[in-house]
Amino acid sequence: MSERTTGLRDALASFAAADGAALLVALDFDGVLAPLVDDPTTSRMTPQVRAAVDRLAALAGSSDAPHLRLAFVSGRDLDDLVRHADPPAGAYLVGSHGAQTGHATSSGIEGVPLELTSEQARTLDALNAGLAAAVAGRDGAWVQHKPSAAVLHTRQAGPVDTAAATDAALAVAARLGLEAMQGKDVVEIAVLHTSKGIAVERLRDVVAQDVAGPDGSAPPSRVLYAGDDTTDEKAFAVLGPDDVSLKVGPGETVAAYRVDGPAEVAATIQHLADLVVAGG
Ligand SMILES: O=P(O)(O)OC[C@H]1O[C@H](O[C@H]2O[C@H](CO)[C@@H](O)[C@H](O)[C@H]2O)[C@H](O)[C@@H](O)[C@@H]1O
Repeated sequence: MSERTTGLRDALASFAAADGAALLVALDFDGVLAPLVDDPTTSRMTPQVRAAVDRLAALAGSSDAPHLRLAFVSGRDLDDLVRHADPPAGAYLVGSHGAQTGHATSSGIEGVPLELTSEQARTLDALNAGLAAAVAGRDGAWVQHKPSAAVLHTRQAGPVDTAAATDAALAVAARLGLEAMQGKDVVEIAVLHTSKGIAVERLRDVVAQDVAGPDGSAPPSRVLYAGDDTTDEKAFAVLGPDDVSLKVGPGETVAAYRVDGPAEVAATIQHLADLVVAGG
């Protein structure tokens, strides 16, 4: 970590203090653990990130860090996230920006089934049809399908096709009365109301209950959240003064700290693991 991240070091030291608080480290996937690429099916954590994440996961819940838990919070749907992140046992999982939840265990993934009402299913069909029309004839623009959403991807499209497909996608969302989330070269439209902020608030409660004492009383909690995209701003916004919000890469943010990319995320996680082992 560089001189520039001195404030972050202090924040990590306070975060890791061994004072009995529940500690949640919640990490976004694309752009944070895995560098951005043109084809989302080829995304992988870098070897440095993989090593750092696996080290933190091994510490979580161990005698060195009984109150620490790890979570992946992604816009990817749960199956897609599991395929690409290969989450270590013990990790909490959030997919589809909060619409899906799960838990990685030593015997596999326990996912909470996502069920749409028949009206939501009909809306999803209409959304898929509308986005198919939005990309028709637009070079490099394509649609990704999720259980409760559809995503327009324009990373490989030129500026004219990007603008036309984006306008068309936003018009589809407006016609169907759905909210559109604009991320990095994507427009995501979901038939359920969800956000990473809601997901992180839920996870905070789950983790506090998970590390509750024998009398069942949940301890205070602290959350470290790292994200790179506009959709992560909703998660940063629900964090408080004892939490750590970490923006990865350029762009406006409400996060308190910033690092450049996955290599610095790996260094941050390794530093946090050192602090946890040292007892805060
Ligand atoms: O919340 P995340 O884990 O960051 O997921 C957000 C979206 O990530 C993926 O798209 C982004 O990464 C792609 C691969 O690097 C890139 O091609 C695309 O331009 C990025 O927006 C994923 O495909 C989406 O479904 C996620 O919602």
